Amino acid sequence: MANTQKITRNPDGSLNVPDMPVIPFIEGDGTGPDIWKAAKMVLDAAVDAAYGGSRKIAWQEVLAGEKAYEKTGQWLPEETLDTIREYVVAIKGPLTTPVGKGIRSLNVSIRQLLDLYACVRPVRYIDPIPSPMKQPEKVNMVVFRENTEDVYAGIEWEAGSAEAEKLIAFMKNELGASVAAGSGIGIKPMSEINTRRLVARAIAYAIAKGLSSVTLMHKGNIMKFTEGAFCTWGYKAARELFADRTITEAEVYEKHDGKPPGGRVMIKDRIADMLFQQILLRPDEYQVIACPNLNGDYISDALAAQAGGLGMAPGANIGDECAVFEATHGTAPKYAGLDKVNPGSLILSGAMMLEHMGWDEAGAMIWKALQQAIADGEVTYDLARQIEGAREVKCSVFAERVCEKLRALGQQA
Ligand SMILES: NC(=O)C1=CN([C@@H]2O[C@H](COP(=O)(O)OP(=O)(O)OC[C@H]3O[C@@H](n4cnc5c(N)ncnc54)[C@H](OP(=O)(O)O)[C@@H]3O)[C@@H](O)[C@H]2O)C=CC1
Ligand SMILES: O=C(O)CCC(=O)C(=O)O
Ligand SMILES: [Mg+2]
Repeated sequence: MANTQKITRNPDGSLNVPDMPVIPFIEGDGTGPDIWKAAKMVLDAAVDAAYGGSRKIAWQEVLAGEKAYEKTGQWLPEETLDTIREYVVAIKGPLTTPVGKGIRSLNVSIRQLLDLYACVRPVRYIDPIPSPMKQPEKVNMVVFRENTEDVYAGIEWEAGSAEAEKLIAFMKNELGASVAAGSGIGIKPMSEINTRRLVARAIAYAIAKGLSSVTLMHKGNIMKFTEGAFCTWGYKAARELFADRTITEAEVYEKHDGKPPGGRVMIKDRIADMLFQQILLRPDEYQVIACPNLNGDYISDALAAQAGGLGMAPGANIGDECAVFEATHGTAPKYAGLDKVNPGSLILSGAMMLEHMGWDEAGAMIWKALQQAIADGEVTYDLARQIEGAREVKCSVFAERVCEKLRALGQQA
């Protein structure tokens, strides 16, 4: 396409976005091709509706996963990572990770190799999506999940391997720690530097959006020097980096009768298992949740269930150099190639991408058009099985309905 250009970054982290930016995409495995096709159609329609042809995305495919392996013999070619670095913003479908054997997660590798340290997953109820909650409109949270370390570092040894046996002996002989013979061993590294930048991003987001609290989610009573340290380092980051914009929950109750003084973000912490029940019982007490990698993986799917399911759960992986947008869910392999699953999560991840680029009008139109299309009652199987009287349509047909809404919104604008 003529006049296509690269998105570039300014030293302060802001982006220069041309009218025809090149954006790399990874189609994904399993249901990835179906939802990517649908999402691309909707993203193009949204940009067209919002900017009437003066802006357009030039999509550039990059390979990862099964398609990459078939074509290049590599699961994650270096060229893919280089292209994402070069073009600054990218979007991807889900990639398969085998359980208990085989290759390590390519999704996790992409995050680690590009240092996309914040996994940002907003969970917002869209009326009239069905929900198991009595008051789903109270669910409005953003998860900031540390994306580069914790047990996802991938440092582990199989039970019975020479390395595992060596470690078990070392722990017993040198550290006095007893581990059952024949155990598999995994390491859970967590650092102040990575906690600090994640929590800083979560707090900056809460301040920018005028939100009242950031909750540090951890299991620090049991894992004192990893999850417990996450909590300690999180409070420290708030104190050192945002002294005049934050206040701890303890201070709010000691000095301010339970009400944070104007404009301050309250920093609190909750132990992970307890937080899972609180997001069900009193979701409106939580706005931003900052957490280590594994907690974030678990709670993002649980929250998605509260607000329409995995078919409606978008996300972003953000670093200082570049960002890769992707749905919270995986490849849903039993539906691969059936043109069946809900493309909503990837479509909304695309809306987040447009907002990240400063194309807010197009992003906002997508949220609205999606809501309108769902309200019309022609929806994919996951929503159809919950909405009384709804009619099930294919993934591609649902996307076409969203495009129709976008075209109508474009004409009104
Ligand atoms: N970022 C990534 O690329 C991720 C990759 N994965 C990988 O995906 C593979 C499968 O993982 P799995 O644990 O089964 O989880 P998935 O998220 O792929 O799917 C689990 C279930 O969630 C529902 N679901 C998921 N996506 C949608 C959608 N778009 N629309 C409607 N419903 C949806 C379906 O529920 P139902 O059966 O009720 O219809 C599906 O069977 C694994 O290899 C895993 O490692 C997992 C998560 C993230
Ligand atoms: O990489 C994977 O296969 C799974 C990752 C995952 O579940 C997630 O990031 O939410
Ligand atoms: Mg997950």
